[in-house]
Amino acid sequence: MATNGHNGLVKQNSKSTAIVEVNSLREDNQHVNPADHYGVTSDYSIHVDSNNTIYSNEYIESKYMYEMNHCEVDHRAQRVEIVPRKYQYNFRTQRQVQRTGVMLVGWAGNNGSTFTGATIANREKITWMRKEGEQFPNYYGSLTQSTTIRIGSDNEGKEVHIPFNTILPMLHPNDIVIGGWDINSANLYEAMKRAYVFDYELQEKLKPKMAELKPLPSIYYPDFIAANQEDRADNLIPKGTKQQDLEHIRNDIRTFKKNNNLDKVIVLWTANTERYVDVRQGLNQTSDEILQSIAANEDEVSPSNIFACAAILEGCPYINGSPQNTLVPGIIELASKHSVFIGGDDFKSGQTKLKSVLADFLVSAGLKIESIVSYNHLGNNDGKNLSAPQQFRSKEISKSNVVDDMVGANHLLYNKKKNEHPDHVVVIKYVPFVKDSKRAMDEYISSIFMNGLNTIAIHNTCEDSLLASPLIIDLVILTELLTRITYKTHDSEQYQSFEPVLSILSYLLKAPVVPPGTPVINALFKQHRCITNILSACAGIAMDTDMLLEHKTNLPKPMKLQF
Ligand SMILES: NC(=O)c1ccc[n+]([C@@H]2O[C@H](COP(=O)([O-])OP(=O)(O)OC[C@H]3O[C@@H](n4cnc5c(N)ncnc54)[C@H](O)[C@@H]3O)[C@@H](O)[C@H]2O)c1
Ligand SMILES: O=P([O-])([O-])O[C@@H]1[C@@H](O)[C@H](O)[C@@H](O)[C@H](O)[C@@H]1O
Repeated sequence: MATNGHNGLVKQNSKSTAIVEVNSLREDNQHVNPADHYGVTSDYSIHVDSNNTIYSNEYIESKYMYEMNHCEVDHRAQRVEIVPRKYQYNFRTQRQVQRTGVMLVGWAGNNGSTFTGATIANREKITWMRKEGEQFPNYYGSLTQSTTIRIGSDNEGKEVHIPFNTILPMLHPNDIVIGGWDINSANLYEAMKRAYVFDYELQEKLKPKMAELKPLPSIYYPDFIAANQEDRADNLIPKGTKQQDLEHIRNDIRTFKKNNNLDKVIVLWTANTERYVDVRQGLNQTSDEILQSIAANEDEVSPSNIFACAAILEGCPYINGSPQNTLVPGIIELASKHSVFIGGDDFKSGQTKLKSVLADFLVSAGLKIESIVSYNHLGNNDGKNLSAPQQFRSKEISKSNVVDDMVGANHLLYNKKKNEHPDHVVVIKYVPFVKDSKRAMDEYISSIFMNGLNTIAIHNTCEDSLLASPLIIDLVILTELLTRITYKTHDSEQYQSFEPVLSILSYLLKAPVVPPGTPVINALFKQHRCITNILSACAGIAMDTDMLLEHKTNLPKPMKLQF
């Protein structure tokens, strides 16, 4: 009889579906009433009993029929011809999770130190006291660690939800090897202290391990971040040409991978927001141009351009957690040429994440948003950097475009010919006193039935880094997973990887970078369904359509699955 992580007894039924009767102690030693706790835990393996899902030692292979509607729109005749089309996919997922490291650019920042401290606290099961009593580490806010996916219902008609990280083999955050660079020489304990995010006792318990962690020296081109960051820049690689910088960073990546015996290294930018770079012919429009611009020591090549190129040339996925336009066309082409994943931009953590839900709700409900004002102030170093106009502009762009797809999808409310769009204002102020505890205030005014007006006002306070750090976990875990998934279609025998630009990560990012010519989706639950449905298809699980016809019709006996 197997046992799960909760000391419950597991009964394997004929469908090898694990039902757990929990008469167990939770980790915090409180009894759990079995009736209160019905669910599958992360200790369970998920087995799909279908001819379309094949398990071998090396792979999980699944057949999936992708159906989409091709539309022929004739505006003159005012006619839409809908042509349903089917495409058969075979997905193949390597079951062996890779030994993975993440190299953070900006490791000694608030996000970098919070992410690092949280993985150590979870891995070492560090608890700490505060006035409410003993506190236990967790991964709340992480899609992969703290959410579930509904996969169906059991014989009694009860809904069955599985932990997100059981649908396919995934890296565990406790196993991520962490390293990185910073222009500042603070070790991770000092960085954690100045971040003012964790409780004091937790900081002190983390001190032995965090104090040992020191960021690698980095590259600093003053023109790209606020001048107020200059006093931080005391941890720099020797001044040289940009080509030398590129080679230095590439060597750092190789050394980190070798010293930690890693299969995969992901480079993730969580350093300061840079100003936008120019995008122009001869500078960075092609992969040759960006590499030639580096070789020519071109001023307009940014530090984040260098890191992205270094990562790609070392075969490492590169993720941009900040809003600047690092992923210029030349870098996208370079990633494509080297078949290396890239993703960005700008962690979608709080005010914007809520906006991508509220705007979707209002417009989908036929309520016409007329104005959105998003104000926030914060007192961390990110806020200090964003107090400079060019850096703020990078953030203003990423925070402003998030409603475009929802508005664009409803021509009944918004006249496309007049490019009608809600008023949308973004304000960010730097107030040192509040430190990392961002105060966000939003106002949404919508026109409603018979020209009424509806005003929604929101106030939101929390440590910004506690919202962003779980996203770093998910970006690393999902990117590592996606490097293990390939597919072939009915017209080819060759398995291939997903497009290098990982638009599937959009759920985690404010301003999703997408393959050229493809739509940008910001609506949060569309983005969420995109991830869960693709992973369900890879696992051979029918995706949740929310139709629940079994409860609305007389469901016939199931048909034999066939393609
Ligand atoms: N909720 C959030 O915290 C959140 C949400 C979305 C986006 N972001 C973005 O994430 C980034 C980091 O946020 P943070 O709060 O950790 O900021 P932070 O200022 O605390 O950390 C940034 C770190 O980057 C370092 N740095 C700057 N330039 C560098 C370079 N060239 N090489 C290496 N290190 C460099 C700085 O010394 C600093 O330690 C910012 O761009 C921010 O806009 C944060
Ligand atoms: O995701 P979100 O909460 O809208 O965005 C946040 C902004 O509100 C904040 O001002 C900024 O400093 C953070 O970097 C982050 O981008």
